[in-house]
Amino acid sequence: MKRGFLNSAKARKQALYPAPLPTAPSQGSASVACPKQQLELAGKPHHGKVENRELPEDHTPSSLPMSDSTMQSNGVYKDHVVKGLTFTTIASDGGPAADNTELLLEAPTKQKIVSSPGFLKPVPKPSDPASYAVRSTPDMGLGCFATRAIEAGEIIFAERPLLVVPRSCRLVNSSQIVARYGIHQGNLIFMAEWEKVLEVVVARMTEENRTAFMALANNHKEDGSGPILGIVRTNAYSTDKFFDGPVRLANDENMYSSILKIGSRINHSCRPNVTYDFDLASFSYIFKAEKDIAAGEQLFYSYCKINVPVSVRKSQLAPYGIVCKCLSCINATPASDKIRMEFENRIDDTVKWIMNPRANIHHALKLRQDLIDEGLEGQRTYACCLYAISMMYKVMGEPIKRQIFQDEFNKYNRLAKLRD
Ligand SMILES: C[S@@+](CC[C@H](N)C(=O)[O-])C[C@H]1O[C@@H](n2cnc3c(N)ncnc32)[C@H](O)[C@@H]1O
Repeated sequence: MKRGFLNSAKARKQALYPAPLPTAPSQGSASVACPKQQLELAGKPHHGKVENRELPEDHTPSSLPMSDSTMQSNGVYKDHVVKGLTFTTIASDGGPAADNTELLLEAPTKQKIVSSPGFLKPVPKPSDPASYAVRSTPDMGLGCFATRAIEAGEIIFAERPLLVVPRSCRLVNSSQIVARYGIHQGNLIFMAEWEKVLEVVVARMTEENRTAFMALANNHKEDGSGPILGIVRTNAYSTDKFFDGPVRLANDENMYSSILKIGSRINHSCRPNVTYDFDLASFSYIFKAEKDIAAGEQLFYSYCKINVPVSVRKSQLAPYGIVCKCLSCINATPASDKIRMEFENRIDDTVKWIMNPRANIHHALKLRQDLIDEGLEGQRTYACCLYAISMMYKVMGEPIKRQIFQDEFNKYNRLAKLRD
């Protein structure tokens, strides 16, 4: 899961609503000048245990009232626009209220979403019977488990998000806040002010969805995040199917965070067996098996990059309070780090190997085994490797072996194509 808040240059310029500011910095305040570096630091929310979480005494929290009178007869609140950002709801006519999504979006982004082709299709249905359940795990809180065997590529479930909010907060005068209060307290103020905004989004939810949202895990209880921001930071998914402006920015600051009722219960592993696509037309996240999953196995998605060494994965997971104990982390070696760092570039090798099968079949079989050992069967390289092996056996006149790898290729190629 990708998460990021408060780190947007644009966010620092753009106000959602004016945070009350002291008129002038007091004598001897922590910082009078505001160098760029300080601003960037100030834009990163705290994580871990933050000892001093007191807001400055002279800071008055903002309030953003929401009137019940804006509710329509179908129980959905009317759009509520504040300084270019729209509090809005996606609800299908006659569809279940549990499928409603509450959003806080830039107005043109909302327009892009609702005018996209086919919008708003029903949420895709997984094959029967249901294949997952949310249950307790011994060491990860709740998790999702397969209740029957699931085939690679199968849709496990699809759902609309409960809530969608900007990945970066949009507050006014953050540089002045930092200038007056310093980075540490400035950050606490940003987090408190953003919480006020999120309160409005959550207040607009149906009671059922709000209950589900507030029951989600919160791993940010000691860093100054409010209860809603904590849940958002713990559970957010992203998508590149919609973002503010014409292009996705390099550090993702114009993207959005989605919180899901079921998807947000999926725990992390560096050996994922689940992947997701976001489908704009149905405005839903579609979760698919990335490999064959046996009944009773836990479903895992990777919150960090999987093509990096264990040390990098560890640092990427630290802000989420996760020390990953998957087999790939526990048994990591320089050799397994190398496999992770190189596997995406080895597709070219698989193509070359087909030209000279007898000399290269052992390379292809070794690559396949390396990917299995690292739990990376869902990756494109795995499908390419299976294709190369089946072609090599064909050229080598070994039809039975060829068929075995062809069948496996068909399964994983279907999956690789699904991910395009
Ligand atoms: C998105 S939630 C996942 C569902 C969560 N376990 C629950 O009870 O709702 C993310 C949180 O689950 C826990 N978690 C996820 N993967 C984990 C892992 N591999 N090891 C330990 N904890 C994990 C962490 O507390 C993390 O912040």
